[in-house]
Amino acid sequence: MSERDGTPPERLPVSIITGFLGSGKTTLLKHLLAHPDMGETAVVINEFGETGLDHLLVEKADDDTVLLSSGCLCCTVRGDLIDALRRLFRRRHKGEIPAFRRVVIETTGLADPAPILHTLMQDPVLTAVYRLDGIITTVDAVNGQDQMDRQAESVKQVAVADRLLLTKCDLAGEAALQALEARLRKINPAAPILRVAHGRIDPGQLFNAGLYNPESKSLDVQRWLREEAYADQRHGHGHGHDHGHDHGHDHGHDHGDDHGHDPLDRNRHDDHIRAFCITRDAPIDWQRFCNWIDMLTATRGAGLLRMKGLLNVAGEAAPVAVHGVQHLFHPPVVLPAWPDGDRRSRIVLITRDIPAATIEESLAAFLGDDAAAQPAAEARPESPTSGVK
Ligand SMILES: Nc1nc2c(ncn2[C@@H]2O[C@H](COP(=O)(O)OP(=O)(O)OP(=O)(O)O)[C@@H](O)[C@H]2O)c(=O)[nH]1
Repeated sequence: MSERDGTPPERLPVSIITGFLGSGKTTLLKHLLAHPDMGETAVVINEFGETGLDHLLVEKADDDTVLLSSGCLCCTVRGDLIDALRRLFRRRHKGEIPAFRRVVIETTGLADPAPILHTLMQDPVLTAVYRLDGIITTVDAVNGQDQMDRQAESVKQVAVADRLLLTKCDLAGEAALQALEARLRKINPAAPILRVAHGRIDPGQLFNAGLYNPESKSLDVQRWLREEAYADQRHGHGHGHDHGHDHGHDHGHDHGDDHGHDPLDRNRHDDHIRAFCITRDAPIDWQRFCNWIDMLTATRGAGLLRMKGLLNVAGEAAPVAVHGVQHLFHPPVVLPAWPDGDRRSRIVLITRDIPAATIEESLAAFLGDDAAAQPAAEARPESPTSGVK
């Protein structure tokens, strides 16, 4: 069976836990690994040194892999993540380690999650056996504002998240929590924000964020795309709630609004981030779309933090899901059917230093909305099933 008929192959879901230094990733992981639903999980800790999980360990499976009391596997990667993930799968296949059904990767606090996503999307062996479920980003309720003011990486971690976890909520007041949530919502309108103290959260709230929904055993595009969140964001602008993420042009200044945060620091890094949704009523020519993606990834790849799309491709009866991170795109997935009567193509984007207007104008030019500006067509895959780069 294949994703074409709506029954995705049994690839193992991979979730990435990222978040700034000290924001509570290990605390979260400790709590999660003690949960009965997490028993068939392999945890990969992508850093040097102490993991902080030692007290949970009961058995050493080999030099780098340990079995936790909950039945989870845990390995610390000192070298290549690709090798570690390949090795885990090979040993699972041979029966040398328990047949885990999920992988969780904890990154170091300073990590940019993009290279890990690239690893998962690019390596042919890994893409055959694993699929990205989602990115969980922890944000410290006490220090998060300051970290985002100072560190562009922490804003990027928020921008690419599928789930945002507000940690240390026991230490922050309601007003501070709401101010932080408002800021996170502007950077990343679609990711649900979950409040947590001491890592206590039901794993069900964090996992299964991908296109494939294991509960319904089907592809769940609405839950995955969440385009309505971007519509709310657009609506919010002009009513005093939203500043600077949906304009299609650069402001380069700060509005110094609400919540009592220092107006000089606030949004310095956030102002580089745009979150928006582009729609098209008419069916899209697949080759032209691929040419556009090629151009965009080649020229602006670094700023394309995340892109998800549901496309009405000319000649295809069913919609096509596309997903990209910076200069890499997943192979497109032809879905079994349209989820409802809305047949528009919808592309949601989170960009850094790329205004929405730049993206919209280039898409219009490549799709031939403006015939005069249309670039010459190159030889590209005939249909989505023959693959995007
Ligand atoms: N009060 C309180 N303390 C917390 C909470 N979550 C984490 N901490 C504490 O914050 C500190 C950092 O937490 P960690 O879980 O180690 O954070 P981390 O993100 O794994 O840190 P790095 O690996 O250094 O990036 C520890 O002392 C935790 O005990 C929480 O919800 N409430």
